[in-house]
Amino acid sequence: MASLLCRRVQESLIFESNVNVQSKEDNSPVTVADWSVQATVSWVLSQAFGSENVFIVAEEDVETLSRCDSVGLLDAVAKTVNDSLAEAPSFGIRPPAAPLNTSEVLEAISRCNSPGGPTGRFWVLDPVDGTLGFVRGDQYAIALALIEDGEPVLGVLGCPNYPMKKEWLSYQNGYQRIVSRLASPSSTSWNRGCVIYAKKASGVAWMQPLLEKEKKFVWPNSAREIKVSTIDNPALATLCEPVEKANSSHSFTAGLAHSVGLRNEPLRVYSMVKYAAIARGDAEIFMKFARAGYKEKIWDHAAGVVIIQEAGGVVTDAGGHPLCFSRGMYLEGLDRGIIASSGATLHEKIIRAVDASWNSSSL
Ligand SMILES: Nc1ncnc2c1ncn2[C@@H]1O[C@H](COP(=O)(O)OS(=O)(=O)O)[C@@H](OP(=O)(O)O)[C@H]1O
Ligand SMILES: [Mg+2]
Ligand SMILES: [Mg+2]
Ligand SMILES: [Mg+2]
Repeated sequence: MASLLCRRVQESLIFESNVNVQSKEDNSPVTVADWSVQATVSWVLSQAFGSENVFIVAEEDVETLSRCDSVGLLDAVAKTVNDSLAEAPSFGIRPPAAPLNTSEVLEAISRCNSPGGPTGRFWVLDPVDGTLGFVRGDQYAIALALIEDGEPVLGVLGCPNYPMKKEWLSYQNGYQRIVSRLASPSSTSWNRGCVIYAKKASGVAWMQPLLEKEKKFVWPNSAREIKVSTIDNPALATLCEPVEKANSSHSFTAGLAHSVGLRNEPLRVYSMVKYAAIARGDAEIFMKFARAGYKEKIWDHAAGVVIIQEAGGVVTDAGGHPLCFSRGMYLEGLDRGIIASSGATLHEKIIRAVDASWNSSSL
């Protein structure tokens, strides 16, 4: 539901330019889609489990939305949420008895105020991860994870623009070109978009295409198992990393890649689609080395970690330690950066290379 919601908002943003993009305090973008997905997921989880049993750590808050100059924005969010909830029966979910009013929408968003922590069960939601990619008509993801006693036990990534063929991930002109290709007669078999999910310790990760059949959504349908790549020779491996230099040092990873013997061009993709790409075998290594002082948030990683691990891959910090989801909204204690790989051989090579080049880096 969230994937289809985002797809509609992105289409109206790109083709009708009628979606308001706001800037948060850190200058990062936020849109109707971010708040609408957060409200919808929060509402559906509360209905399913009872609001007293649901604790959610999520990215967005209601400050900007509740400002008196945001009335139009809040109305747009409420409409987007209600349009999405109206589709709930197609997914086997009971819709609300009446459309949610704006205060119910605000309440659903602000209910996502769990501090997280080491005990009990909470959900972690990034309603739109890669909002920059989203507003640029490119890749983004909806990321939901369930954490139990500090460990991610379930991960779901909605990837509405993730093409079923790897080659499409590195397309140059973004969404416009994808859509024109979609409209061509030869493209009917080309599914755009999927939902990828895994349960901890199940040993499998799944990919479900996002399908619309005669306007009726088919769910569940043909989920298939995904596995990481079997490539363990660095010369054949592909590195996946953030698009924005501001989010991860491209020069540091380029030096590392060279020292390990990687030869392919890096695959730069917005959002946790990078985790999906490793889990699906479209790339072998993912690295993110943020600038010193930036603290990674748990919602940017939790869902992707379970999915990669169950697909057969490895995710650690640069010290080789598991990421820590039990100390609140940040990945506290993270050693330098995040490394995910399709297997232990590549992983160890990368970790050794980080150690060798770290002191001479300017990070
Ligand atoms: N300075 C800085 N350094 C590192 N990371 C940052 C920084 N600022 C923001 N963020 C977070 O990065 C999320 C997007 O990360 P990506 O890996 O998708 O980056 S990129 O868009 O491909 O460049 C992005 O997630 P969303 O806000 O959900 O889009 C942010 O949580
Ligand atoms: Mg994010
Ligand atoms: Mg986000
Ligand atoms: Mg954001």
